[in-house]
Amino acid sequence: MKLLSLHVQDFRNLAAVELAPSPRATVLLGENGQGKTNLLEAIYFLTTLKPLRAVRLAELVRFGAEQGAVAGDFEGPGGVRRVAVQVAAGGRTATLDGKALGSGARLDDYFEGLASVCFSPDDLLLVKAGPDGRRRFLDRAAFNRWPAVLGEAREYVRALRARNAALRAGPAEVEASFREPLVRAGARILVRRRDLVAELAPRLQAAFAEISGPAAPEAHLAYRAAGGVDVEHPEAEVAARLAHALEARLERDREKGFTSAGPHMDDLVLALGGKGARLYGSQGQQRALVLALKIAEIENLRAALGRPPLLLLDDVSSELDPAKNRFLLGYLAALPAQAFLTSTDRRLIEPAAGPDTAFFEVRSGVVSPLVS
Ligand SMILES: Nc1ncnc2c1ncn2[C@@H]1O[C@H](COP(=O)(O)OP(=O)(O)OP(=O)(O)O)[C@@H](O)[C@H]1O
Repeated sequence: MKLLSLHVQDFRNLAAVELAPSPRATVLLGENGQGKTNLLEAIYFLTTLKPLRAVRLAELVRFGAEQGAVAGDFEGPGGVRRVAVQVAAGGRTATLDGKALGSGARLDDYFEGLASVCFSPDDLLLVKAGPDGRRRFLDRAAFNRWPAVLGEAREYVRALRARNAALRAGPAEVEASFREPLVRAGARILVRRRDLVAELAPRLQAAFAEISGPAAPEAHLAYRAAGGVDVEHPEAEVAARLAHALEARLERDREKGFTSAGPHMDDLVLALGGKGARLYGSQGQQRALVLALKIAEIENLRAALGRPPLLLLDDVSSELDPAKNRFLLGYLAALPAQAFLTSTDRRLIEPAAGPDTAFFEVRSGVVSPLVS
């Protein structure tokens, strides 16, 4: 699926942008704070219906405007489709070829071929920082792999909120009645994440070895479920084990007023040579692991979808050491993907540029083509 044209209105500081991207690399250059990331965020929002940064939807609307909008024409095997999303304080509405999702257009059709992977400097902390970021990575990657995860995750969050409220206030029967939907939705997510980790682990190992050389320790990826829930079973058994963990923690959870087992408490374990990379990896190794994890996701989607996802790289080159930057840009140059890259410094991106690279300047929310 190729993005042929992008239309952005009143999204962050972008008042009105019309852009015809390259089928390969589109480079957005500009000083700090001009709107480069906002443009990536617009594309990410359009293709995933989720904000890139954890924000309230109202923050996406340009100051002083009532609503923002992003639309794109995508060319795929079935022809050109227009996907569009409008956002206002009250929420977002998405359309496919003018038909609203839910009434006229199906979610699956909207996301058909729309996977996009973003890589930003924040991701470089994925190994080092707390489990929230790793869960977010897993959820976004699982959604890219299986778009139905969007609805499944919502169902889980709803069930979790309801059970937490019941833990705090309700009598025992009320809590029990909320536990069953939580277990069902939770087991679904556990199985999705388990399957995803199984797909990513060998790809991560291979990419890390390529980045770090033959002398480097072996990289491992594993899923760690809170409460010791063993996820290596069929879904019904995983659900039974999650239910058991919740039962065992009921008294404690009631005292604390929240559910202490389930996918919202789990973590992704990254190890090097059998030792936790978070505690024992050097800064360089941790960054190489993150790079390998992103490449693993891209390669996995490429294998599953039959083509690479849309890539959004937000100023990553300035944060990587020269060797890793060379590796990343070499990888990108060889990948038949459509990519958007931002930078304050054209020279950092130049090694990835080919004859069909399009350069744009972003200044105060205005995007203009640059003659190369
Ligand atoms: N809702 C909004 N309405 C208008 N402007 C906004 C809104 N949200 C953020 N901005 C502005 O967008 C600008 C930041 O844009 P962005 O994050 O895209 O910068 P950037 O070009 O990627 O810079 P850097 O190179 O520093 O990452 C800031 O000036 C901020 O005030």
